[in-house]
Amino acid sequence: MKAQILAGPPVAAALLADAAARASRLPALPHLVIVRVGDDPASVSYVRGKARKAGEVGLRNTVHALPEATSQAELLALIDTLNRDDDVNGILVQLPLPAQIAEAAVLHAIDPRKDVDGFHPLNVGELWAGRPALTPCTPAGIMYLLAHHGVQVAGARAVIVGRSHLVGRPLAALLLNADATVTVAHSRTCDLGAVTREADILIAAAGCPGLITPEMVKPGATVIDVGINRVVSIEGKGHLVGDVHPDVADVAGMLTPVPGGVGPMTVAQLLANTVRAAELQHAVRSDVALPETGVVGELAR
Ligand SMILES: Nc1nc(=O)c2c([nH]1)NC[C@@H]1CN(c3ccc(C(=O)N[C@@H](CCC(=O)O)C(=O)O)cc3)C=[N+]21
Repeated sequence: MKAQILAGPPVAAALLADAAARASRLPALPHLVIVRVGDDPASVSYVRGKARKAGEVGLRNTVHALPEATSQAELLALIDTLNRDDDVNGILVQLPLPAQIAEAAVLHAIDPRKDVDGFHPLNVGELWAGRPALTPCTPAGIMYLLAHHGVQVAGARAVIVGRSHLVGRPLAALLLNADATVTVAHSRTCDLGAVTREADILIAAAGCPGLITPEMVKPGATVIDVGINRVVSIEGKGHLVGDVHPDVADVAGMLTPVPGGVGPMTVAQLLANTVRAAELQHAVRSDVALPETGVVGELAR
């Protein structure tokens, strides 16, 4: 039996439709600001994709493209301006940053109520405390995809391969909050296959092409491929491959493709987070109580 392929775009469209409907009920259209430093081709292409999608669903968006040589002080000054601007609802600083800028300093500087990446330590802490406000886009998009396809998370054994702060760690928290039994494996894990074979839900987020092979997968498991690896074929053509070997489709029950799986969910969730951030900010200004928002909703009171 071949795995059911879970295509991202139709599910992303459902998430975007919901976000657009919520945006239309706000007093002003949500405004996302994306900051990119330098000209890394992958970053340029991702940022272009995010801005295009924002425009398609009718959100306001602004891209600040700063030169490679931008100093940390200059970037922090821009973030400070954006934090103070009531017309800005969401701020995303595209990663990775050039070596002269400390990522942690930047992530600490973004107003947690505008932190649509969910990377500020306050949002990270709230997530791990089980009171999520703004949650990282790729993990939240994966949770939406699982729910959309009726994948049972509560009680399931989930194994995540990869422990990055973009994906592995926050996804572990979200799955735990949804009552899964969670294991986080990584490059130092002994007998990785024995660990992954236990998984009802297996998430590959290691950045290692073809890492997950069929014998590492429990028959019928749901396999989520977060890998975005650019490889060049013998003919010299560049293309994207995931962390999951194609033959896993013969063993898994459900499988996300690369491209066209998790990537589009990430972008959709970023825009949903922007609407969420705008809702939080308007609720604080008009003193409307919003449930399930944790400390972030109360910061400005
Ligand atoms: N502050 C920050 N937040 C991020 O969320 C963030 C980041 N920095 N830095 C880089 C990673 C990577 N990332 C992707 C988003 C969409 C696709 C995506 O749409 N992928 C398409 C294909 C795109 C292509 O062809 O290149 C797909 O999988 O179908 C991929 C990767 C967000 N990231």
